[in-house]
Amino acid sequence: MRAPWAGSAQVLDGTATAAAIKAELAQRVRALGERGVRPGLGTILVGEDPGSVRYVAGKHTDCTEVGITSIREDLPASATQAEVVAAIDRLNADPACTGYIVQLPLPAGVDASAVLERIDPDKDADGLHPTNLGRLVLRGSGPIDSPLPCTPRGCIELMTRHGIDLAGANVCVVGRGVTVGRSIGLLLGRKEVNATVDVCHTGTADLAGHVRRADIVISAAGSPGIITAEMVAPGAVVLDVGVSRVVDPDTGKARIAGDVADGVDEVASWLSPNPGGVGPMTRALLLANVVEAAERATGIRA
Ligand SMILES: Nc1nc2c(c(=O)[nH]1)N[C@@H](CN(C=O)c1ccc(C(=O)N[C@@H](CCC(=O)O)C(=O)O)cc1)CN2
Repeated sequence: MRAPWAGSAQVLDGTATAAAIKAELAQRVRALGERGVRPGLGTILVGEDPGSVRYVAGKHTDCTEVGITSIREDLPASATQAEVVAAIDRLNADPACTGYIVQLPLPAGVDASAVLERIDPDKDADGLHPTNLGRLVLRGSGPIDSPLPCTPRGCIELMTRHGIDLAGANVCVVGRGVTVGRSIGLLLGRKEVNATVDVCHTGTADLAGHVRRADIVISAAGSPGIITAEMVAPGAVVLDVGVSRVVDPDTGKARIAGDVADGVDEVASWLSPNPGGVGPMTRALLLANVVEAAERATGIRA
């Protein structure tokens, strides 16, 4: 496949990898159906942020593709904390909804931590409930019988399915947001993965120095072009997770900008495009969490 950039880095193709995962999941959904079980994914979307609207729409399209029921709770941007909590309580009580997510970010004025804590941990399709994050902290090796955060899981699957060995690798994560930076180190540092992780953020004194020492750079800062070619060690693997909306000065149109600057493709060995890299993987691993929860509830999965 030809890379969408001019350099020599190979493409970590999230679109194709996510399609392969969805095909595997569709088979498992059929097996659940033979036992009379149909998984159902719910989404709670508050407001009309165009990015969030598109991501949620994509999640429902994915559900249709793999045979999962999808349930929507769309609330206006003016929704109060009590209205968001009421939507959560409805999905907690709905037997057709076996897992659900609250699309982040929430509008200012809604307390995201309180909202995430209200989710029934057994229906937490994002793996962001404190009980499930706590299990990840407690269980540093061996199987985990609870959902894992989707984007961190997607990053790891994207690399391993392209044959990248993580054992012993020095990984530099840039960003400390709730969906990626704060939990990805917990997954990468598990005994089965065995990577060593450095988490950088806006308070890091020498970001370039940290990035330069890394075999793998995972940037989820949401800061366009923060990772430059000069910072990246030759041959490093680079995952561009950050998403910012910018107006292209040439076309005047809004477009997605990642964290990775032009030219990184000249030094990296592997690079994830953005879009087309980690985004589709996040969606595929969300479906995996839903299917696995249904398998656990049915006794198919230990
Ligand atoms: N509850 C959650 N909220 C958010 C999460 C999350 O994991 N759980 N992560 C991000 C957004 N996100 C998931 O919801 C997400 C981001 C990107 C994509 C995606 O498929 N992107 C496409 C481009 C799509 C487009 O912009 O048209 C790509 O990269 O190719 C899916 C999901 C914040 N919120």
